[in-house]
Amino acid sequence: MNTEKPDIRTEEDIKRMVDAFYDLVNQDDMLSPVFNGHAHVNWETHLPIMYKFWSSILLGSSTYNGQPFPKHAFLPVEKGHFDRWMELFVKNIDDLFEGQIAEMSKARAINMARVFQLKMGLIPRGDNPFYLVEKK
Ligand code: HEM
Repeated sequence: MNTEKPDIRTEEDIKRMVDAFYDLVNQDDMLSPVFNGHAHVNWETHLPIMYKFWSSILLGSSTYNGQPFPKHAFLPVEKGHFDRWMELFVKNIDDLFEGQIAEMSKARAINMARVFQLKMGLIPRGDNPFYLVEKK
């Protein structure tokens, strides 16, 4: 049996990754109320933005030109929401993909989640100048 998973290489892969991730988010008791209850996210418009965001980061397409942080600054979330978001993100990538770009997607997501949490005052800044680099 061939159990090899592909890496993230095409726009189709990005779409598959994003769609599957937000399926998990929508089924999640902690995150779904934030997206669907509080923010009333319109998925028809949000998902294409996320395709552009991830394809710009992972495939270098330069199609995303938004500013992610302001959309998060006043969300009713705690560190636990970010921990869950990351848990689902990593699970989704590991379920579907394998390879360098798959690894990069997790590293970039972890770094951005940490930057958001620092800006929101949800985690302490600490003294280590390398705080943005996640150690295993
Ligand atoms: C607790 C975790 C998170 C929650 C609850 C959350 C929730 C949201 C919500 C409600 C929106 C607005 C959607 C809309 O405009 O309808 C959004 C947008 C977005 N989020 Fe998150 N998010 C989280 C973490 C993250 C992380 C870690 C990243 C980056 C890796 C990220 C990237 C984005 C981007 C790129 C957008 C689109 C911004 C734009 O409109 O240009 N989010 N998120």
